[in-house]
Amino acid sequence: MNKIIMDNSMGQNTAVPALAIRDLDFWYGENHALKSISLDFPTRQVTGMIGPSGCGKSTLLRCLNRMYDLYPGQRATGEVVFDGRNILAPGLDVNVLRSRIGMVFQKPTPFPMSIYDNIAFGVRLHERLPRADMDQRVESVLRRVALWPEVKDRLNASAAALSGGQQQRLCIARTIATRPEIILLDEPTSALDPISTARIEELLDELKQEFSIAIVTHNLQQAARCADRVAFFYMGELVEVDTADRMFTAPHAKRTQDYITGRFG
Ligand SMILES: Nc1ncnc2c1ncn2[C@@H]1O[C@H](COP(=O)(O)OP(=O)(O)OP(=O)(O)O)[C@@H](O)[C@H]1O
Repeated sequence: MNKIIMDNSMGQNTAVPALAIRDLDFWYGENHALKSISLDFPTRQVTGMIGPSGCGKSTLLRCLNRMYDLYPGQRATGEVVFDGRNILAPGLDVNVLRSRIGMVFQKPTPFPMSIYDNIAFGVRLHERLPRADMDQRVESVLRRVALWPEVKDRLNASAAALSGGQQQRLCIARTIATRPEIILLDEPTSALDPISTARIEELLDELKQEFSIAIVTHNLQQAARCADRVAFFYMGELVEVDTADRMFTAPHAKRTQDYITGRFG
């Protein structure tokens, strides 16, 4: 359990965070997409990120596991401190980083392989497990995402044959199989029906016992239901961050108020 050292009126929870962003700026070529962002992601809490389209939410997530590295012309300055290191600094092994900070995308993206191999593939990149231990890992993460009863008799079948909601739970299982500390989710339910969405939300509630979670969502009710803290972004800036309760009942900034009451967005 983390010790809360202090808490300020803007809701910046200052328990030792799982990840701390300091003065982060990001550019797509000339486009200055993130402007001086400082934000903590508390350990074993869900941090929701909201804001109108184009405000920089997905860009922020892409910074947190160095996804932008793959694209020339994209660059970040500032610090993202994880486990005592600035992960934006050169020389970091991004493959190890991505196993410790996992990402789940908007559209379920299972690999074109079996259900079993979808999970085993990432584990094999980082660990050499005997078959029995791998079987055990696959089963435990599938149980964790409540998919085991639905797939236990067809682990060798293609993951493409699963429903969208099942595929997304498989993607979450794949992410937690490498035992990350942090899970990033970019609108993970926007392609799902309400029942699948509810199951993912329940799952997040369960997973936060073990993992620190950051979720981008356009669904304000989802942010209110799932997040402990919510950060509101507007045109590349972090406008405010607060507990979900305060954010949706008494936001500080007029722009936040306008957004959550549907005056723009
Ligand atoms: N590959 C790219 N090249 C150039 N500009 C980009 C690229 N991706 C995003 N941008 C720009 O960066 C800004 C932030 O985009 P981003 O996708 O992070 O916003 P968002 O808040 O996640 O939006 P949405 O809610 O619509 O997904 C926008 O101005 C967008 O046009």
